[in-house]
Amino acid sequence: MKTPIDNLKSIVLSDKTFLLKEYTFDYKHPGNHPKEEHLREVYDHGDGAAVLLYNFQKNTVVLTQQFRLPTYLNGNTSGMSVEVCSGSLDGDMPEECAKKEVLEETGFTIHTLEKAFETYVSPGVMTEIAHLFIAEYTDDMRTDQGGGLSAEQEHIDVLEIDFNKAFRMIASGEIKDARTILLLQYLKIKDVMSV
Ligand SMILES: Nc1nc2c(ncn2[C@@H]2O[C@H](COP(=O)(O)OP(=O)(O)O[C@H]3O[C@H](CO)[C@@H](O)[C@H](O)[C@@H]3O)[C@@H](O)[C@H]2O)c(=O)[nH]1
Ligand SMILES: [Mg+2]
Repeated sequence: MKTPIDNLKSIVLSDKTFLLKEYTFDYKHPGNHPKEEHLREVYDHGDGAAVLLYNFQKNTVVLTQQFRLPTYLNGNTSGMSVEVCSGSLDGDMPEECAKKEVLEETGFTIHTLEKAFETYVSPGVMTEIAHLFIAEYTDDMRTDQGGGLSAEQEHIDVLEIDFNKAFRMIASGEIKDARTILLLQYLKIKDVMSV
């Protein structure tokens, strides 16, 4: 399909840690519409990887809980967010990043990952693609405490919970992270866990 835009220009609004730019472009909708000038702010936070750990014998999943300021600023009174393990790629391949983050955040050393899918996390605002995986874990794969890197001020609680309970936490609103909801539903559709 032909790109419907031209004359794309940008200015940097902030490049402190990540990149926030303002773009202008001419947009031509297919059909007999005149060209329009559009203006959009786009946040480039890099791409990320996220992993749902599951054990089908115990019927459990491993999730993380941490303080997430943006959620606190928008309706989450405690600011604590229950999520799949995740991290920014920081130049790594998605699989490599996924394994590294699982070890840092949960203490599990995993070798095999299954790619579920990729998703634009917020396509109107951010460039970020999240690479989503599931991975089977067993107790003997726990080689470390997890909890995140103290050098990065990560304070992460590791939660091992029953799959059914995790599912109920979506309905109750205790889980609101989109990647986490997607991966729990993916696992349910695969029918490896009992519900
Ligand atoms: N200085 C600074 N550091 C930051 C900032 N944001 C994050 N960090 C650093 O990055 C660390 C977190 O690293 P990761 O585990 O790699 O990322 P994440 O915060 O879990 O993010 C994941 O989930 C996000 C969605 O909520 C995704 O956007 C991201 O790509 C990744 O998958 C934080 O502890 C902190 O040190 C920021 O605005 N400023
Ligand atoms: Mg993380």
